Amino acid sequence: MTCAVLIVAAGRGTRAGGDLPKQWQPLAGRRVIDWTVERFRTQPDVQNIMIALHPDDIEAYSAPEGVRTTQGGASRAASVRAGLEALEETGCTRVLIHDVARPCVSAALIGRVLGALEDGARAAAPALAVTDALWTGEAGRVTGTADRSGLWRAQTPQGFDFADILAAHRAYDGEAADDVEVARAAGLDVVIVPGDEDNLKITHPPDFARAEAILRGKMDIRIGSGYDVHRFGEGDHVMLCGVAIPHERGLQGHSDADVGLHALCDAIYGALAMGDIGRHFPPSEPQWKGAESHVFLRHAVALAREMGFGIGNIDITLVCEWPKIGPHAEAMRGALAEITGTGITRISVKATTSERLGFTGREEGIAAMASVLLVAQ
Ligand SMILES: Nc1ccn([C@@H]2O[C@H](COP(=O)(O)OP(=O)(O)OP(=O)(O)O)[C@@H](O)[C@H]2O)c(=O)n1
Ligand SMILES: C[C@](O)(CO)[C@H](O)COP(=O)(O)O
Repeated sequence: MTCAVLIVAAGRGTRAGGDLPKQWQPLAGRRVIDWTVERFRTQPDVQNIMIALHPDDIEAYSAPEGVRTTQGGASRAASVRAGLEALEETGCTRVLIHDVARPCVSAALIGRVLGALEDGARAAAPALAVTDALWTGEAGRVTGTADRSGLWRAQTPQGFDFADILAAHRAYDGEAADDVEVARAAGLDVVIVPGDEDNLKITHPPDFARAEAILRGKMDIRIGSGYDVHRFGEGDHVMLCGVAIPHERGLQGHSDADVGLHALCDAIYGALAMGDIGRHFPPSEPQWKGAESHVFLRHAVALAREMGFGIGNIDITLVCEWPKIGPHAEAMRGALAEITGTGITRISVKATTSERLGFTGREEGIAAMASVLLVAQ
């Protein structure tokens, strides 16, 4: 048994607003379509993914590996028909048909539909029983209460025996709310499996924020903290958060002793559970002598990217009596933004004295603390 997926994405999203059709609009760091496609690309039970696109969009879309596109039609049913025709040559025996506008679909829900097909159903679809009271209304006034028993809210993906649903679509004329309607018109029996409140269809403008909250809630996020100290010695400047600040003394260290960048590197390595700066750049190795610390930070950021994470935000606190940090904080934020490739509004650099207490109070050295949030991309 081989299972294909057909994602219908040829609509214009007129109700969703915005300058672009909803599938091309940004959502939690990607486009809506990217989330939806990724949900199925990571499904081990799926062999072919076909996307039905509007003719205006086909050239501009660069499909990820293993994903093919075809031209959709003027209605949802026409787009499904076109997609099924394009899939026929793959020889798939089952197909899941899904709206591009449902980017929050879970692996568990997909599994329930596939499970019903595996158990022998020739058609299965997710739905939620209607739980709110249902009214009729006119001119802003309630005119009655309707019976909600036996009513369901239909979702996708809807799963079918491939030959059955292709034949059903070929025999169907006109518009249909979904493929279950087409299947039933052909006499197919459709099994209902439990839907998921999170599997919303982006239809109106506020749905983007709801979908974003759902996706961000499901995201892998990592928090990391770092701490570093360097003592004062001979010199005429200190390097702090990538900025050279004139000072009557310098900071001592194997590298340029940028205590702020070192604390941030440790925060990133910590969030990744990948040790600390000393593990990646051992002080025993002469090649790092006098090294500029942005090299270390670029390495930490690249490692995070390789492991699938981007930076959500950075917060650094420097602890010293002198130099005063305030006049340099903006330059430091700028340097951190450049080195890490993070928007400056997500970067904070602040400072405190330790009220002349301890080694920072005695001006023997500078301490730095850093926190970072890494977000799976
Ligand atoms: N000619 C069409 C119309 C709709 N769809 C797809 O069918 C799904 C459900 O339709 P809907 O939410 O109504 O999307 P749109 O038609 O894009 O939205 P609107 O009705 O607001 O214009 C969407 O994934 C949409 O891209 C399609 O592939 N081809
Ligand atoms: C297929 C569907 O998602 C099931 O709920 C829905 O019918 C398609 O969207 P539309 O708003 O009805 O076009």
